[in-house]
Amino acid sequence: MTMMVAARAIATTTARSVVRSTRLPLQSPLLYVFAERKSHSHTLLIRQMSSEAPSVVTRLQSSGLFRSQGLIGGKWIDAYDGKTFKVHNPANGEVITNVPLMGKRETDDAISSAHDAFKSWSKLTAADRSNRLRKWYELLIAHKEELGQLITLEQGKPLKEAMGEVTYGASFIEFFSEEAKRVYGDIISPTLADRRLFVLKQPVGVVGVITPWNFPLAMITRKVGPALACGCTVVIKPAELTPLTALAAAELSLQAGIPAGVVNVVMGDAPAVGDAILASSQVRKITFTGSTAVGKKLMAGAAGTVKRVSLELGGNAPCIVFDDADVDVAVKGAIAAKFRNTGQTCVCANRIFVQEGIYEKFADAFSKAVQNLQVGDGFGEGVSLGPLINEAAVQKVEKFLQDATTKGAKVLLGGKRHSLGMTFFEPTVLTDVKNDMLLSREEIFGPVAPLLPFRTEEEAIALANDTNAGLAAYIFTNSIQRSWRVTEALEYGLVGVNEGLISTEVAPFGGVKQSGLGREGSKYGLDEYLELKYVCLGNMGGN
Ligand SMILES: NC(=O)c1ccc[n+]([C@@H]2O[C@H](COP(=O)([O-])OP(=O)(O)OC[C@H]3O[C@@H](n4cnc5c(N)ncnc54)[C@H](O)[C@@H]3O)[C@@H](O)[C@H]2O)c1
Ligand SMILES: O=CCCC(=O)O
Repeated sequence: MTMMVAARAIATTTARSVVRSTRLPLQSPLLYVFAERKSHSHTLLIRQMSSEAPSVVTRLQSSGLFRSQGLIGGKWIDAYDGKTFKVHNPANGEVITNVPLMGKRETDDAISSAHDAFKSWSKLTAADRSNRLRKWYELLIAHKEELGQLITLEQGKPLKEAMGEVTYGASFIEFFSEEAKRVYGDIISPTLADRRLFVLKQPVGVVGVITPWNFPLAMITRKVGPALACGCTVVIKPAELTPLTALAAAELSLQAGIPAGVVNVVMGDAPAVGDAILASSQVRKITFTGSTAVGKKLMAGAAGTVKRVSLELGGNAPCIVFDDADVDVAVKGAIAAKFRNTGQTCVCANRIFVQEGIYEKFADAFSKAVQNLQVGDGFGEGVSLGPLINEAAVQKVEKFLQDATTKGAKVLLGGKRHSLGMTFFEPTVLTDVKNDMLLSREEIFGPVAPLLPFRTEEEAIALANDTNAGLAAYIFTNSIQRSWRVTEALEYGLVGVNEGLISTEVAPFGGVKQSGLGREGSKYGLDEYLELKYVCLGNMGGN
C-alpha cells in the first residue's frame, strides 16, 4: 500500500481507534512487558476501577496508604506555616488532595533527622539492613494494587502499566536487599614489606533524592534501594505532580521496620527544598532524575559543598530499523519503545530512523499497530495510553508538531488533541521527518512517533549520534555483525537490539553526554553510595 492509501485507510479508522474501548487490545505490544501478565482477577480489578473511580481515594484511605503529609524523623508533618498545594488527577483535572507546601525549614529538619538516623543505620549489620529492605519489598508487592491505583490516579498511566511499575519499582528494593550483603573491600599488595594496605567501602552519608513525575515509584526505589543497602539515609523530594506514591512507599518503609529518620519525604517549593539540600554540608550526595536543565542547575549548586552527584537526565533515543530487520519484531519493539507511559519516558524512542528499502512497509505496519492503541482514563478497561501529565506537556507536543509540519513533515496518523479533551492526545505518526526539526532535537515526551528515512548504516549512526543526549538507543536488524558494529558506534548508555523495553534492576541504567552521570540498578548502582577509604597499616615488622 502506498503512503497515501495507508493514510486514507488510517484516517477512516482513527475515530474507532481513539475512543474508550471495551475491547482488550490483545494484539497491542504495549500491553506490556512492564505490565503484569493479564489474569482474571486483574481484569476484574480494572473493570471495577473503571466503574468506581470516585471511590478509589476512599479505598486507598482505608488501606492506610493515602498519606497527605510530609515525613520527617518518622512523623507525618504539615508545612510549618500550614500552606498546602493541590495534587490533581490528570485524567479529569479533579483535585485528589492537598499536601504540604514545604520549604527550607522543613527540609533542614528532614536533613537533621537523616543525619541523626545515619549514625545508627550505618552501624547495623548488612544482614539487618537487608532483612528490613526485604520486608519493604514484600510490603510493596503485597500492596501492589493500591500503589498501582495511586500511580494511575496522580500520574495517569493505565492501571495495568501502573501495577507493572510497582513490580518494577519493588524489584530495586529486592535486588538491593540482596546486594546489601555483598559490599566487599579490597586488600592491596603492599609496596613496602612492613605495610598492609586495605580499601574499606563506607556509606557516603545523607543523600538528597530528587525525582520526576513520570515513574512516581520506580525512580525513587532505584535510588533509595542502593542508598539504604549501603547504610546511607535519605531526604526524598518527589515531584510535586506525583507526591502521593512516594508518601505511600515511605509509609510502607516504616511498616517494614526501617527506623524513623532513615527515609524522610519533603515536597512543595522545589527550588527552596533543592537549595536547602544543596546548601547543607550534612548532605554528602545528591541523586537526581529529571530534566537536563534542572540537572545542570543542581550540578552547579552541588559545587558549593562539593557533594557527589548522580544525574539521570533527558534522552533523545534513536530507534534504527535496518532493511534486514524482521518487520513484525521492529514494529512491536518500536511501539513499546515509543508509547510506553504515553511517550513520557526518558528512554522513549524519540526518532525512528527507517532504512529506505523498508520504509514504506514499516510505516504501514507501524501505523496499523498504532491504531490499536486505546486512549483513555487509566482506570478504563483496555486502555493503553493515558493522558499527558498536564496542559504544558500538550502545548509542547503541539509546538513540536507545528514546527515539524511547517518544515515538511506529514501526519500519517493522529496529530491533534484527542476528542476526550483534557490532556489526552491522539497517538501520532509523522513521516518525512528531518533530524534538524525541533522534535528531533529535543525530547517530545508525548505519543508522537516521527519516522526519518536513511540510506546507509554510516548515515544512520551519524544521525543517531547527532544530539547532546546519550541515554537509550534501539536497533532492529537480523545481522549479528551489524548489530555489534552499530552498538559499538552508538554514543549511548543503553542499547536495545531487536528489543524495545530493556530496563531491568539487574543491569546498569544511565546515560552519556548530557544524559547524565553515574549508573543506577545492578551491582554498579551500589558504587554511587559508597566512599572508598584507603587504610595503610604500617610498622608490621614491629610489635
Ligand atoms: N534518565 C533518566 O533515568 C530519567 C528518568 C525519568 C525521567 N527523566 C527525565 O525527567 C524529565 C521529566 O521529569 P520532570 O518534568 O519532573 O523533570 P524536572 O527536571 O522538571 O523535575 C524533576 C524534579 O526536580 C524538581 N525540581 C525542579 N526544579 C528544581 C530546583 N530548582 N531545585 C530542586 N529540584 C527541582 C522537580 O520538582 C522534580 O521533583 C524528562 O526530561 C525525562 O527525560 C530522566
Ligand atoms: O523515564 C525513565 C525511566 C524509565 C525506565 O526505568 O525504563
